Parts: sequence; C-alpha cells; structure tokens
Amino acid sequence: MMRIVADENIPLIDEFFGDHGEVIRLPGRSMTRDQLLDADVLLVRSVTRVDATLLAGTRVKFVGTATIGVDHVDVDWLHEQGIGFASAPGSNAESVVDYVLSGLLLMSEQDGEALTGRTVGIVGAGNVGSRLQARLEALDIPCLICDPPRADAEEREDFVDLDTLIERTDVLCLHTPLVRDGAHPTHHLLDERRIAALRSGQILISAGRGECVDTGALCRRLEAHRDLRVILDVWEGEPTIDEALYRLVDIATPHVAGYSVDGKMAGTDMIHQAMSRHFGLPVRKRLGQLKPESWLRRITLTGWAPPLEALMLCARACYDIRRDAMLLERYRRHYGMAEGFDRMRREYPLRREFSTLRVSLKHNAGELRDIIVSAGFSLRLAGKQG
Ligand SMILES: NC(=O)c1ccc[n+]([C@@H]2O[C@H](COP(=O)([O-])OP(=O)(O)OC[C@H]3O[C@@H](n4cnc5c(N)ncnc54)[C@H](O)[C@@H]3O)[C@@H](O)[C@H]2O)c1
Ligand SMILES: O=C(O)[C@H](O)[C@H](O)COP(=O)(O)O
Repeated sequence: MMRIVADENIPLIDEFFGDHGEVIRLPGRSMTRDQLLDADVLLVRSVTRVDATLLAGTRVKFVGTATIGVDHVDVDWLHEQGIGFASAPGSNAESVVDYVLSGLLLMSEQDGEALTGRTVGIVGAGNVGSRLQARLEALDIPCLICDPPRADAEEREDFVDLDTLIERTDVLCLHTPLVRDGAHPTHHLLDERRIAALRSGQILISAGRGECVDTGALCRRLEAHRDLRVILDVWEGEPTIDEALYRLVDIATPHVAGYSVDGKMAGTDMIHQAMSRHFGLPVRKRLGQLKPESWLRRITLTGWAPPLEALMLCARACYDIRRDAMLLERYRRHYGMAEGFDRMRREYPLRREFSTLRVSLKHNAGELRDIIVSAGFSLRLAGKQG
C-alpha cells in the first residue's frame, strides 16, 4: 500500500486515490519535509513550494499538482531526481474565462458601455487566453493577442507586442504563467513603465499570477490617478496581500478565478490518471462517474428577452464575481486579510461552470440564442420556434 500525502483542499482525494493506499491530508501552506519522509506520493495545490528543501531524503516518487500553474514546483530538480511529476493543464481554464466574462459584464453594466464596444487585449494565449479569445470573439468582442513564445514558435504575425496591446486596447487581461528567466520572463511583466502607459479608463484584469504585476507601481498609479478600472484575482505575496492595493482596486478576489467544482474535479482526475500511468496502475475512477453537486441546473426564459439582459441574468445566476469580492471583504473583516484570504479559499461556496447551466428558450430568436451559446451556456430549445 502506498502512502499518499495530499493538500486538504484537493477535492475527491479519497474517491480517486483511496484504493491506492493510505491517504493523509495536510494543510498545503505548512507542509514540511518531516511529514513526507515516509510518503510515496505527494499531491499539492499552488500553495506548497515543492523543491529539494521539501523532498530531499524522502521516499516520494511522484508529485502531482492539481493546478495549471507550476511555478511553485522545481520541475528540473524533480526530473534530476527521477521523481515523476504531473500538473493539470487546462483543468480550470473555462472557469477563469467565466470569471473574466463576469467582470466584463459588470464593467459594461456599471459604465453603460456596450459589451462589444471595447477591444480586449489578451496577454498569454494558452489554455485560458485562447479559450477567452474564442468566447469573446463569438460574442463579437474584438481581441488583440500578445504571446511572444507562441508568436516565435508559430511565426504568428497577427500577434502584437505588449506595448502595442496596451496602446490599442480598452481591456487588458493577464493570463501568463509566472516565469522568472529565459527569453520571455513574466515577473513584473506589467512594470512601472507599462503601468504608467495604461490609458485613463482602461480596464486591467489580472488572473494569472500576482507576481506578473508590480504591486508598488500599480499602487502608485492608482494613488496618483484613480483613472483605471482594476479587477485583481492574484496578488504578490499571497495570502499576505498589500492592503493599500486591495482598497484601490474595483474588484478584489482571493485567487479563486478557477475555483469551480468542475475545474477542481478535473484537476484531481488529471493527476490521478498521471499517477496511475506513472506506477503502471489501472485507472479505476473516471471523472464521468462522479457527478458534482448542483443547485441550479436550468434557467427557462419563457418569452423573448433583450439578449444582453438575458446574458446578464444567466451569468449572474451562475457565477457573479461580486459575490466573491463581497465574501473576501467579509472574511477580511472577520479574520484579517491573510487568514481571511486562505479561509475563504478553503470554505469556497459551490460554483459551477457556465457550461453546466442549461438555458431553456421558449422563443428561438437568433440573437438571443446566439448570445447564450457564445457566452458558454448550454442551450435547450423548447416549445414554439420563431
Ligand atoms: N487565477 C486563477 O485561479 C488561475 C487559474 C488557472 C491558471 N492560472 C494561471 O494562469 C496561467 C496561464 O494559464 P494557462 O492555462 O493559459 O497556461 P498555458 O501554459 O496553457 O498558457 C500560458 C501562455 O502564456 C504564454 N506566455 C508565456 N510567457 C509570456 C510572456 N512573457 N508574454 C505573453 N505570453 C506569455 C505562453 O506562451 C502560453 O501560450 C497559469 O500558469 C497559472 O499561473 C490562474
Ligand atoms: O494554477 C492554477 O490552476 C490556479 O491558480 C489554481 O486554481 C490555484 O488554486 P490553488 O492551487 O492555490 O488552490
């Protein structure tokens, strides 16, 4: 029997891994080498730094992170040691897109600016960025893309550099991994110069990693001119985040953009499959066998509705970014920022992806149908067609 140590915040650990051995759940932020001496498998989230300090001299033969980002893992060291490793690429990407769409809908509602009236710049067009682009373009929202690694590898001439993106777009969405070296580092990608170059009224949405934005520079810009709209999900130094910046932004959430139950379950499934492959074990559990809890499966629109209002209604019902901002404020007041930040993530309420909400239309008007499908909801046509 294997000994499997897992972050207590990974869902369905017993369901997926229980058959493989003894499962020990620990708080991810405070895992120590001593707790892992007899472990064969380590399963983490983004809050555990996995490197020689944590693992040298332990029995661990496989590490899985139920996350997309891998900046918390010293992948080269694991490789040198012959320790198997897997992450969960793309697992919660759709949820991050839901988060960004919820933010854009809110901004458009607050400003009275048409959803299609703003050009969106996407920085990092990987699993998250390219899915975001697909959904935005389906909604007729123009996009510009900045992704130098892909531009180089694929010789893409339709991509632009970051400075051009800042100059030509109304919304800047950051979805880059945290990369500290190499040809295209992203640490403080948005530095003092670029933050100063952001135009009055521009919207910044950051949901990649906190360290991609220079906190001090953003604070200084917002203190001098409160002329940007800012939505931050990720922060430098989480969970001890800069409270001055917290007060200056429009929407602050505690690194939960990808926190749908669908995204999290997909992450567990992916590392379970990878671990099974690593040890040559059969994959006995599949994601499809485990139905996530749900309390909102369907919305029925009984007649024609203005398409944008219908979209707002469905989006708010399924996931509303303001709920998370209000919750964080409540947790902060109650527990202080660092503890509140982590507690909210641990106790995060049930959230499902847009794609799980079935929207029933009794009136099959083209524009209404298109907007619902383009935003990512599932469509069900019923009754009279028209
Ligand atoms: N807030 C959240 O809850 C949440 C959820 C999921 C992922 N993330 C973060 O978002 C990141 C991106 O996720 P993904 O699934 O799209 O990853 P991905 O690896 O599929 O894509 C990342 C993209 O960024 C590009 N990139 C790298 N360096 C760049 C640079 N200097 N400038 C512009 N583009 C650059 C890459 O070429 C790649 O196309 C993850 O690494 C993770 O850190 C955050
Ligand atoms: O990289 C990711 O997948 C996300 O950032 C992930 O959702 C972060 O969640 P955590 O692992 O910190 O719980």
